[in-house]
Amino acid sequence: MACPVNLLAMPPSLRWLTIRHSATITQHISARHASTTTGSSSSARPPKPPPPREPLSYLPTPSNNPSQSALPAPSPSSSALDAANTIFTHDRPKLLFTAARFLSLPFNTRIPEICILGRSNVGKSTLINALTGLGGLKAGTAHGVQARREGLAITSRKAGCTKTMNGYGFGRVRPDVLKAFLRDREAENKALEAQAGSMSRTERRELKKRPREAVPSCALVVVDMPGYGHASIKEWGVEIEKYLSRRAKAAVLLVDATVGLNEGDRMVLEMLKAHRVRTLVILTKGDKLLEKEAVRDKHGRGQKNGGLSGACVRVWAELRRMEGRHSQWTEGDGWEREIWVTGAGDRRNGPGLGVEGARWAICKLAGLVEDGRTFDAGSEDSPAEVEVVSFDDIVWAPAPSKEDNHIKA
Ligand SMILES: Nc1nc2c(ncn2[C@@H]2O[C@H](COP(=O)(O)OP(=O)(O)OP(=O)(O)O)[C@@H](O)[C@H]2O)c(=O)[nH]1
Ligand SMILES: [Mg+2]
Repeated sequence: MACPVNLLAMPPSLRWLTIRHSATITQHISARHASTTTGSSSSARPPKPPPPREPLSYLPTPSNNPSQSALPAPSPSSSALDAANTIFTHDRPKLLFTAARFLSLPFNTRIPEICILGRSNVGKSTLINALTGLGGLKAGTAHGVQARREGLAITSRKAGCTKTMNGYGFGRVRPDVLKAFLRDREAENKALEAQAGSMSRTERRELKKRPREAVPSCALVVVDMPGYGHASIKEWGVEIEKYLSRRAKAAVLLVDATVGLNEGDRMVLEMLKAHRVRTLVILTKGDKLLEKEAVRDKHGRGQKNGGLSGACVRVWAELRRMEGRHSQWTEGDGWEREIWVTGAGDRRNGPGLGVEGARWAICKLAGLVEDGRTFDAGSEDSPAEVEVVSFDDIVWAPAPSKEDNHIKA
């Protein structure tokens, strides 16, 4: 069985996680492989592989560990995963807005908003569809009614498919959020009425036309961004830069697991750092990488570039290099050290590899779920073989508070 990390370099208490992940991945790939190799006769179609419920994420080893590899992180509890699943899949998701310009974005001061960034074709829209449980590969050709059957966001094999900032609403609005909004709205209306008494008719008409924030109708807003192409932020859009500098509090950067970070990603990371946007990295197309690795394994060629673990190590190295010495956008505080892996582009794999984990990670970034996981650094009877620092010390920073997730002033 191929193992993503060196087992001996891990505390015994965490080894089972590696074995569990490897087993899931191997089972997943062999089922997938069977379906592609035996698929020539339509009557002998193999049974669908079981949906890979297992979340897939990695944490860096402590920085004083010379091997600098990645540890598979423990899974959130099934109740935590269910809470995130409910937000994304229980109610029908809504297309809230489509905006080509920053100024046409609707106000949002109440609902946590997460934007999904990444180069063209990395799989932003595909992941959004997979998060909703509406299918990954074949997505919608239109928003709205058709979206129910075909997928929510529009995707394409051709780069440059999404050209506007598209906001989707997930889950039910929290009653306390709604109550506070309505209370404030009432107070605001009263103040406006008092003000209107001393205004001319034209001024009153203008006041009525002024755009106002809509009554909150969901628990989470996810914004699908246009992808950036050939290295130029200018090409990518002044409007998106405005979004990041003036509105974004938290972002998910999607990175193709088979390619890694490119020049465009680095430029975007610089912007996220400059505007102190909390950043989570999710690797997409993990299924492709695992499939390639499975083929290499079959021919006895071993892993190339460290597989998924290697892909994570390279992202951490880049983030640490970028963070620099005096940055306020730091490991665990500006960017999340845990990297999640997804493979959402193929419907034959049920809901997609690691999608449940991605749901949870996004909800956690939005402050909607708590991180109740703990790490066991080994006991006196079974001491960790490579004791570098306590695992308690490498736990990430606490989830942002609810207040942090309102938009920037
Ligand atoms: N195998 C695999 N294919 C994927 C995955 N994610 C996306 N794809 C494929 O990659 C292509 C591009 O996906 P999109 O979701 O349209 O990419 P995007 O990032 O939204 O692209 P733009 O809108 O152009 O910025 C589609 O053909 C998807 O089926 C994945 O996780 N695994
Ligand atoms: Mg897209």
